[in-house]
Amino acid sequence: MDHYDIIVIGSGPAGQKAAIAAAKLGKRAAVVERKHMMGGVCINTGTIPSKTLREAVLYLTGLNQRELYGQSYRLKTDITVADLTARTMHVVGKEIDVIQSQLTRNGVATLIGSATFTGPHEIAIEDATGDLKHVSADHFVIAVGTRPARPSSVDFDGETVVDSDQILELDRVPGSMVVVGAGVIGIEYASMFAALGTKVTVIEQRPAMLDFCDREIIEALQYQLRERGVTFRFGEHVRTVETHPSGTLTILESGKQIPADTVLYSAGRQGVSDELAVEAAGLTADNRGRLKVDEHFRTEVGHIYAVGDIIGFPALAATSMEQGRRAAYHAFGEPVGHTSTDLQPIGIYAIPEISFVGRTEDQLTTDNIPFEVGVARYRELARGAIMGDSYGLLKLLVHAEDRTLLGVHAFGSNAAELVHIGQTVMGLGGTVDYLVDAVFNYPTLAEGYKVAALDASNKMRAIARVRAQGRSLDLDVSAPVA
Ligand SMILES: Cc1cc2nc3c(=O)[nH]c(=O)nc-3n(C[C@H](O)[C@H](O)[C@H](O)COP(=O)(O)OP(=O)(O)OC[C@H]3O[C@@H](n4cnc5c(N)ncnc54)[C@H](O)[C@@H]3O)c2cc1C
Ligand SMILES: NC(=O)c1ccc[n+]([C@@H]2O[C@H](COP(=O)([O-])OP(=O)(O)OC[C@H]3O[C@@H](n4cnc5c(N)ncnc54)[C@H](O)[C@@H]3O)[C@@H](O)[C@H]2O)c1
Repeated sequence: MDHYDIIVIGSGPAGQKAAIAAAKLGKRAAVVERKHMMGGVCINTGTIPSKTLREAVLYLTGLNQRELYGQSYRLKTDITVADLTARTMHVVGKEIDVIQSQLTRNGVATLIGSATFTGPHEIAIEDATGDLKHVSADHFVIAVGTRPARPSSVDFDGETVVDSDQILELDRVPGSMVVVGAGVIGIEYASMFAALGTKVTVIEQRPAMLDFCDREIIEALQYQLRERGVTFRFGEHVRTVETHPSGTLTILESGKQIPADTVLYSAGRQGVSDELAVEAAGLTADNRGRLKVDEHFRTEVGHIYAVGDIIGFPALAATSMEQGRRAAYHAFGEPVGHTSTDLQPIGIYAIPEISFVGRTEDQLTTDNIPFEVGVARYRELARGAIMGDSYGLLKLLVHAEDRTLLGVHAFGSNAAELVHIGQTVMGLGGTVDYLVDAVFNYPTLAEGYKVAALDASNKMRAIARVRAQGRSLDLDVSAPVA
């Protein structure tokens, strides 16, 4: 039986980085992955295809150019699925190549098949022909990710009622679509299909969507999506979805029935620990298939680590990669620097996109932390006008006393890139004054940082003036009359 220093199960962002980090430490590392899934959900069905599809939609519909060239501007009319998937397949293929080559040149063995634990130090790998191979290791990293949640009350047929894995295989752009769940996946796909001209209805059981984001920005996003014909039904629970020869019916608990050509069911994901027989290694998963870990990503069985989506929140590609690296370093006693989970950025690739780092106005208010808001609107930035983005905004939340940055919230073009400037300032403990005094390239969206910082500091100065004037009046009143 082959023996490794470390075996990583799953080749998504978490698994890749764990395996490469171990190899860089001179360890004998292997990654187990199923045929046709190299790169994980991230490359094959999740992040990369969805973000590439979004680029294709923006390019072909010409949506981002319409402020400049008029509302009827389109690069192509009658956009087909083939137009969209050509770009997706190209990018996915390239990314798989990059991962395979990185693993090979770092000497990481790839073991193709499905792994199941047969003991705490041993797994069996079943390949596509049913052959079994047993391998053992000193350490394991479980990075098996998630699959879409599929309730039995929904009749998934892969054609008209689909989950987020299957949506990439639609054979046409539907005329109408119901999106169940206004989570990140639901809103990203609702944005793309609405941009393609599909009549989208979003159904969400909670009273609002994406409630971890800035409220003003979510209102702005909802406005933009409504402008593109999206209907929102909040506080509505989907009971069942039926398929009929002429289309689908989504039945709500409230009794409403919503017809549509296609239903995208994007109401959460489920960890795939069940397929791994984790009990054989002495582990137990929760009711959503997730594994519990400590701050070093160790499970309750000391030599087995778990990273990425299988451990739950925040379940992002970027955090998964970092968890993988940290787990491998910890396994081999390599020191790792401190990272603050408070400074992990969130990027939501809706159309328009949203990104933020740090806290929201609501959180600061709940915690009684006094803050000032500085806003830069893209329509007042020369770069915003050049790009044809008049709706974007950058918002800084600044501590009213020590003037540090507490949160950065961006909406509009390049929001997910722009947020990293604020993240860096926050990470280095910088204040709003750094941004006031800094000189930014012009014309850029980054200049928005200076504009927003000036806005916040002007408001803070106005408050200081009121206080100062109050004091001088007090002095005048108490002064002895000559
Ligand atoms: C539609 C969609 C869009 C997304 N967009 C973004 C985004 O824009 N930004 C972002 O940061 N995140 C995004 N995410 C989330 C991101 O894709 C995940 O956080 C990330 O892929 C998790 O990485 P992972 O390493 O945990 O595992 P995954 O990428 O889920 O990969 C796990 C791998 O493990 C393999 N595996 C499972 N069980 C076994 C087994 N028993 N044996 C062998 N192999 C096994 C699977 O085949 C799979 O390849 C998106 C997700 C979805 C679904
Ligand atoms: N840009 C990004 O970073 C990005 C993009 C896509 C996905 N992801 C990750 O993928 C994961 C899964 O995303 P998701 O959107 O599927 O899950 P989610 O759990 O975030 O959202 C699911 C939504 O569906 C709603 N819902 C559940 N059952 C319902 C029902 N019967 N009727 C109506 N509404 C219902 C829930 O209230 C919830 O708001 C997330 O962890 C997310 O972080 C990240």
